[in-house]
Amino acid sequence: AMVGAQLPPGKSCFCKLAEAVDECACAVDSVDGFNNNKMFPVLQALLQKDFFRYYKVNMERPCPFWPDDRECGSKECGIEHCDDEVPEGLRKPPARPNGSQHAAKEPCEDSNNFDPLDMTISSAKKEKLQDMDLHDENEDKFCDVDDEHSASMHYVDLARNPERYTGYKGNSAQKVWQSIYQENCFKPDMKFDKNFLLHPTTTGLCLEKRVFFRLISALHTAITISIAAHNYKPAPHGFGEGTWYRNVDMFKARFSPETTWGEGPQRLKNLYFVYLLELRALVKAAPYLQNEMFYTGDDVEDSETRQAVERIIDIANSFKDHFDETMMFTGIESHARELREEFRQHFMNISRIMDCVGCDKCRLWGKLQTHGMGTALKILFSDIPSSHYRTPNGVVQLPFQLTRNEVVALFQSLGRYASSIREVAEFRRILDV
Ligand SMILES: Cc1cc2nc3c(=O)[nH]c(=O)nc-3n(C[C@H](O)[C@H](O)[C@H](O)COP(=O)(O)OP(=O)(O)OC[C@H]3O[C@@H](n4cnc5c(N)ncnc54)[C@H](O)[C@@H]3O)c2cc1C
Repeated sequence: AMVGAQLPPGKSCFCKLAEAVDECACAVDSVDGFNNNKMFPVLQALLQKDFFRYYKVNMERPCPFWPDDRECGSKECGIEHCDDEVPEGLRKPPARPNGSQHAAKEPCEDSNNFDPLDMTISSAKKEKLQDMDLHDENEDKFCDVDDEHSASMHYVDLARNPERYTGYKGNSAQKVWQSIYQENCFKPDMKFDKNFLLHPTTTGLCLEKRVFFRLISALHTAITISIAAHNYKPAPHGFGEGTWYRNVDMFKARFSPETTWGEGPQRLKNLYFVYLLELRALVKAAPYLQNEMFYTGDDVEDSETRQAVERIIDIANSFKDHFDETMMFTGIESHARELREEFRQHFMNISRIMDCVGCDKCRLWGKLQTHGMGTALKILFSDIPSSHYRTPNGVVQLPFQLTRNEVVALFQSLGRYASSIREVAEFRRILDV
């Protein structure tokens, strides 16, 4: 449906999504007000805290689906040659070479040498981080991630590596998006017709399949918005520094109905959908999070973090029209279980596809966002009773455990969606004038 038609004359931005989010009991503009005025500012401040800014990730996992063609892992353009920050930088912060080593190399078309992945963390901080992560180990239900204690996992400071334009595009990016969307092809449900012949049917699969599609499309939307909001123009003739700017034309081209066969507004709506899904996961995990120490070893910092999390939970609770996960995986028990399992397997594959992303920074955020979404799905749909209970000494326990990394991924990915919704408002403001 075209949304522009319902707007007052002169206010015809396609990004005014004055409609329900679908599958949810609320309108887009109520999410806008809630997020932009309440949630986003507090969440953004929280994500700067030590507990939340360091994410542990294995950036070296090979792509399990096709021969690795990541530019910055290839011979001509390996991390050591093309990207001036390497994972070893965790142990000894790499010096930024001033060109000589690079000038001799073929420039890497899609690499981000103007904005490389920054893996530096001070050694004091690193020891502290290991301390922070010593607690619970736990298997990830919806994501294929390494054991947090494995040697190939390294900390990345997310605050130093904002998601933005990297120049990653072309075949590799296309192939990754294509395989991600192919994961949406659930096997069709089969039913008997009156002659006892089996036929595929989509009944029963529809909602779950739609939700799955909306999740990946939302990820795509959020990434595109980050790229448009933080776009890069190289300096003329390649001399000197380029400039970062807001690319309104790109936003328009990627989301207006005219240039997307009418799909753009729905793609924007998917962003609101995933935001609501993760918000609901946060509310569901609240009793668990309220028991977390958010330990970093710094008492003042930790207590500030706990207070900020508490505020975020209050804000999330103040939102009335939460996503209702109980409408999913319903129906005959065995069938619902099978469907949930299929959903989980497909989502697991999406998390694996992230290892095929050919640009470090894109891969980092892709992995983090799928991990965050996977954590939300785990909270919402793990095969566990949904109620929490109190132990005799009054401690609230949920029947699930989250690792620090999962908590970080959940909040950081919610942060990405919150920030994208905030950016939509900014683009909308500019496009309206
Ligand atoms: C996981 C991942 C992370 C990335 N991170 C970054 C990054 O941080 N910085 C960066 O500069 N680049 C990043 N990229 C690359 C970026 O997403 C684009 O692929 C690139 O900008 C080229 O864009 P494009 O115009 O070819 O269209 P693409 O964005 O590649 O889209 C390809 C096709 O998918 C369909 N499509 C687009 N959006 C949606 C949607 N929301 N829902 C459903 N279908 C859609 C359209 O048919 C479109 O033509 C990333 C890519 C991947 C796969």
